Amino acid sequence: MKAYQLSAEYLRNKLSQRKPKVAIILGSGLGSLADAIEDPLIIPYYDIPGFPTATVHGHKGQLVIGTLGNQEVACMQGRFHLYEGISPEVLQIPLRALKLIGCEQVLLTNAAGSLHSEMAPGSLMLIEDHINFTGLNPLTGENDEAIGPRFLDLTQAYDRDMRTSIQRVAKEMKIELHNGVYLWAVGPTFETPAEIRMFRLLGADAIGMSTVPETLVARHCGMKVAAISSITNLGAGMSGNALSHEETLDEGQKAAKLLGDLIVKWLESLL
Ligand SMILES: O=P(O)(O)O[C@H]1O[C@H](CO)[C@@H](O)[C@H]1O
Ligand code: HPA
Repeated sequence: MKAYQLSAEYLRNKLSQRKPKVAIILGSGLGSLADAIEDPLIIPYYDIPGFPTATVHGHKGQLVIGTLGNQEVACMQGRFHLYEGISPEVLQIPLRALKLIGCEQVLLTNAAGSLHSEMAPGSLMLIEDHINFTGLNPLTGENDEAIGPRFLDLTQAYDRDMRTSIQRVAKEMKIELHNGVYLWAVGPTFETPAEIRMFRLLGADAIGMSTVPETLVARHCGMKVAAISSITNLGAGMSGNALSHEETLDEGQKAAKLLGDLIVKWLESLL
């Protein structure tokens, strides 16, 4: 058995009657969103065969399965990043396991830097497309055709219907939701001001060190994907301030309530 199949088997045994259809991944500073999940079944990553452990401060490292916005959800409270030294094969495990236990859609969230001063910290940005600036890809290596194709089309990486419904709900709630392109940089260093200027020229609107590998793995195994960035800072050199993970976490926590409200209403709208 492959590692993700072992993870899925372990999770299936834990689920009993629960049937999560929507997976959610919470980014830096956004972990408190999982506290609103009702009747939670909490499974630490270290208990799940095949799962790595979360090492980044602010990423709790547990799967919370329960009800949110009247939907059964499987929520990853904390994620894995390539810069943690996790191999591409291991990065595939969580999403494939979530698909195997029945999740058809995934909503990814992250903390990100903005490349436009008008999209200030505290803003939310719906990702409409991405730029993979790392030269790395979690699908590198042998391809299992039973999971997905060797050459994956990414014309619609972020699902149009999911984006439309999230935008509609944001509008109803009078939440300003920007649309933009997220650029994946491998990290763990923040960017230089020169890189930020270059990334803006390349067409990026926000920058971070996650999300894209999850999108690639999820799309490859046939899940629908949407993603929202919580803007925690202006890109390096744009404000004169030094960047820090503490700032990411503080600003992420401030935006968590608004993002949480949007996610709950969106889940309710799926009924
Ligand atoms: O993308 P998430 O996991 O939200 O975290 C973001 O915040 C961290 C930097 O402060 C990086 O890991 C970056 O990717
Ligand atoms: N750059 C990269 N990752 C980030 C940033 C940033 O400015 N802010 C939060 N995560």
